[in-house]
Amino acid sequence: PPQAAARAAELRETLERANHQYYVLDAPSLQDAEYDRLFRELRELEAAHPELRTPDSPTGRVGAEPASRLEKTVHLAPMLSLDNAFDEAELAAWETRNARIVDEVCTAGYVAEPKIDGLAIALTYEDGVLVRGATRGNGTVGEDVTRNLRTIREIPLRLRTDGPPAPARMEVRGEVYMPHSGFEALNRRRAADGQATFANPRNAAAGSLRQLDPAITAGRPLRFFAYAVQMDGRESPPFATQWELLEALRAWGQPVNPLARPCAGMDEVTAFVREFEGNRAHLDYEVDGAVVKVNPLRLQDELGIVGQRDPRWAIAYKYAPDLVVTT
Ligand SMILES: Cc1ccc2cc(C(N)=O)cc(O)c2n1
Repeated sequence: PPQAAARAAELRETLERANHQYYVLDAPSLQDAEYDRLFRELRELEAAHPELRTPDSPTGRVGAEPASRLEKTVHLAPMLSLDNAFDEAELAAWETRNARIVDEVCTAGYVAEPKIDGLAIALTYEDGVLVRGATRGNGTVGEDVTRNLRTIREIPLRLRTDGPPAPARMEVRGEVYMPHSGFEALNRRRAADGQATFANPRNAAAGSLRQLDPAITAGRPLRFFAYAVQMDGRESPPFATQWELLEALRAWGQPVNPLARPCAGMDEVTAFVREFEGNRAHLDYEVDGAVVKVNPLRLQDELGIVGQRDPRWAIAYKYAPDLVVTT
C-alpha cells in the first residue's frame, strides 16, 4: 500500500538522520525513547510488508543471520599500503624523492592526519547505498563482512546528499578501531567470564569484525574513521584535493578524524608530527603515527603508485613504539 511505503521511507530517513546526529556528530536530535518508538514502528511495518525492506533500513543493522564462513570479495582497486618514515630526515627524503619527479610538490601543500591503529576496510556504495563492506585482506581480495559493518552505527547505510553528488559507484576506505575505553571494558568482561583477553585494541577490533555472527559484532565497541575514496574509473572524482576529499566524506555522513589538517609545507607537517607525538596519549584510540599526503590529486596522479599499491604521494610517519617498562 502506497501510504505504508511512504511511511517506511519517512521513518528510514528520520532514523538514519538521528543516527548520524547521535553517532557521527555527537549531537542527538531525537530522545532515545522517541528513536526506539520509531524504530519499532519501522520494524513492524517491514514485518507486515516484507516488500518494504531495503538495504539502507536501520533495522538491517541488527539481527542478520550468522554466516557459515566469510566470503571472499575483490576490491574495486587494490587497497594501498603506505611506505614508512621513522624520523624527520626520512620524511624530508620522501619529499626530495617526490620533488625530483614533480618539483611543485614542495609548494603544493600536504594533508596530515593521525594514523589509527585498527584494521583497514573498504565500503562499497552504489547510488549512495551501502552494498558491501570488506576487510583489506591481501590488498586485492578481502573478506565480506558487510553484515558486521552494518552494526557500526557511525557507518552510514546511505550517503547524505549534503555534499557533492555521490558517484554512482565508489569505495570509501577507512579504519575500524576499538577505543581504549571499550577495549579495557571488553577485556574485563572476558576475564570475568574466564575467556582469553585480547592483546591489544587492533586484535580486538579484527576479532570482533571477523565474526560469523553479526550479533556478536554488534555487542563489541567498534568505531570507524573514513580517510580515502576509490572511484570506479567511470567518473572523475567530485573533488580536486585530499582536503576536499575529506570534506566530501564528512558531507556524505562519514566520520572523518577531526584532527586531520592541511599543511602548507613540510615545516607544518613536521610541526604536526611533533605536536601530535605528545598529545596522542590523551586520545581514546590507538595512534601509531601520522599519515602525510600530497594535497592536489593532480600531483598524486603524476607521482603515481609503485607496483599495484605503493603510492609515492603518501607516507606513514611512525612514532617509536611506547617502551613497555617491564619491572
Ligand atoms: C592511502 C592510505 C592507506 C592507508 C591509510 C591508513 C590510515 C590509518 N591507518 O589511519 C590513514 C590513511 O589516510 C591511509 N591512507
